[in-house]
Amino acid sequence: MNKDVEAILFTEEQIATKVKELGKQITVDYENMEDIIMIGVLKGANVFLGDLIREIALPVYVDFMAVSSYGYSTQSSGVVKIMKDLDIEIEGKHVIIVEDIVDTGLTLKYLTENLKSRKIASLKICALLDKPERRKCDLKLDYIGFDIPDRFIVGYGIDYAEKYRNLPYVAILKEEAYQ
Ligand SMILES: O=P(O)(O)OC[C@H]1O[C@H](OP(=O)(O)OP(=O)(O)O)[C@H](O)[C@@H]1O
Ligand code: HPA
Ligand SMILES: [Mg+2]
Repeated sequence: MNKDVEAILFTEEQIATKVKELGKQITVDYENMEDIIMIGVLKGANVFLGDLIREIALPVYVDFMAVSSYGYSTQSSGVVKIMKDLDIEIEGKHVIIVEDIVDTGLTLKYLTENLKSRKIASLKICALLDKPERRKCDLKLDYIGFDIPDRFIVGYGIDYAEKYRNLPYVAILKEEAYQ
């Protein structure tokens, strides 16, 4: 285990099982639809998206957006800015936003409002981790992997100050690692 990790919340195996379930559910729900696009929110969702799309037995487009609100802090700045927009045209497409973690919800609130204004056919959100205690806005999540406690999380794509993204598990970071 990494020396800065307090506890492992979800192992590689538990995550893989959950990602398979989510992929199956999305496959069933979108079976008769065309023009599905999965949008990963960089950088954190990169690992989850990579695993999830291979569990979806339908043709899907894949694209990424980069927005950053945390930077080198454990607190959301509350200001969300688009650093990279989509490459693929999404008008008329069924959009699934893929997020690693929903905390205050401010990132997704901003993104959903932004994408809804682009004449898309539908919009759903798929998040691996949900920290409901911290929510600062009203947000409907359509697919959720796991609920997590109000602790700072790292691993499986999720960082603190750009570190720990390559841990294969989801873990609670020791407070001394960021204090
Ligand atoms: O619900 P919220 O409070 O808005 O927090 C969730 C967002 O914060 C993290 O991104 P971050 O800004 O750290 O960028 P990163 O994915 O590049 O690490 C995470 O990956 C989510 O996108
Ligand atoms: O718990 C977290 N860990 C890392 N990044 C985050 N962004 C929002 N919440 C978190
Ligand atoms: Mg981050």
